[in-house]
Amino acid sequence: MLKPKGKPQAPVRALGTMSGTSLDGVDVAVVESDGERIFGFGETAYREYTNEEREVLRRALGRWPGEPGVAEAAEVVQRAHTEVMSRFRDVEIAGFHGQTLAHEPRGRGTHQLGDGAALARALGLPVVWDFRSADVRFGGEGAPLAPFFHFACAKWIGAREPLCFLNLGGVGNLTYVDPSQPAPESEGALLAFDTGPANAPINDLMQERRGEACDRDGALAAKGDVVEGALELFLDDPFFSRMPPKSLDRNAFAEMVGLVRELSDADAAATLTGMSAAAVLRGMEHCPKPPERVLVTGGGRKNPVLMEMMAVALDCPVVPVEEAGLDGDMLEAQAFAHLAVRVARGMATSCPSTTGVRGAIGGGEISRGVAGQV
Ligand SMILES: Nc1ncnc2c1ncn2[C@@H]1O[C@H](COP(=O)(O)OP(=O)(O)OP(=O)(O)O)[C@@H](O)[C@H]1O
Ligand SMILES: CC(=O)N[C@H]1[C@@H]2OC[C@@H](O2)[C@@H](O)[C@@H]1O[C@H](C)C(=O)O
Repeated sequence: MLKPKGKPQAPVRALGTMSGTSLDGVDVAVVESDGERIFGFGETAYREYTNEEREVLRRALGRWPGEPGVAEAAEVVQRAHTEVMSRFRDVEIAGFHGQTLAHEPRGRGTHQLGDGAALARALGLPVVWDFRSADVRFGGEGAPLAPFFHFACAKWIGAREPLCFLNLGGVGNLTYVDPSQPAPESEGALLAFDTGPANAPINDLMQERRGEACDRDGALAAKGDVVEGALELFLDDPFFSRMPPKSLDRNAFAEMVGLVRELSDADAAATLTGMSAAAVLRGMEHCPKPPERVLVTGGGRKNPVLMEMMAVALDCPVVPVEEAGLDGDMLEAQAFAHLAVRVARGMATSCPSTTGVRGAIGGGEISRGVAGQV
């Protein structure tokens, strides 16, 4: 049951999960949170999908409930999450993001695979899930949702000046945070949106040309040159002139690889990397004030070519979140732990400046595996 607003509530140990767009595996992390503040970070775990499982998920991408292949993919998601989450002890609640298969906030909605009620029964824990649907129903983009956690992270690291969190996964998303504001839903506290494709097109190219999962350490891009003509064509896409908040489906820019089809492998890799960097730089133009630094999370922070392309164009440091003492591999899983506590306590998880939703709302459904209060 929710407790009356305004009274400080004790922090709880919450478990959060993320199965991201790159389909590599499930990240799980513990956060001690009272929904407003972070009190500490706990254990983490990673459960990689097997090649067979990944193929099942890949075949279901872009599909909606009841469509072919979705039930099989749901079994994979459920099994992998139950397996890795059951390793954790002494947690009071879990935030289960699931696997996004399709995302059309202005069309058919948003589809995250995973049954939170079944997971709650299997784990004997209250599970918060389906975080995005309510936001979409209320006029929002349904993404990004990590910004309310980024606000808490900014306070946790003691930031005093505006800063940005940049997640470079399959898709990129940026959160501008003004830590001088009292709460994430306060006017001017946050601005968030997806920047554009990040690693997904680079991975697709590497798969197609070299049979490799990614351009490890940007090694191939480092040998090539960015082809300006292709870059300009890419930036002409109407997505980049849309005002934030805005969000993207993983495959929204799948045709990008076509823009580099005629190029050598190295030039194609360099150009797609340049496009991901340019998308971020375009997005940064929306920041209300210049950020004091950009803290980068997600796999893209491990690509030195991508990091350098952004750093040379910006007037502030662009560094992995580790420089601020955070964990760039687990930040999204941690976000859904913190958000789960917010949902359980009746607090908002998105607001007009993060998703374009009509008013600050708390998304997410709670399934109680056992009776209990959080
Ligand atoms: N050493 C590296 N060099 C280059 N790229 C890397 C490296 N390590 C990871 N990556 C890239 O990061 C990707 C994984 O990033 P991440 O785990 O943040 O994605 P995700 O969480 O699945 O995506 P999203 O945040 O969009 O849901 C890989 O697919 C790869 O493209
Ligand atoms: C619909 C969906 O699952 N979107 C993801 C995806 O991955 C990155 C980007 O696109 C972001 O918008 C979001 O995830 C992060 C965790 C978020 O909601 O903040």
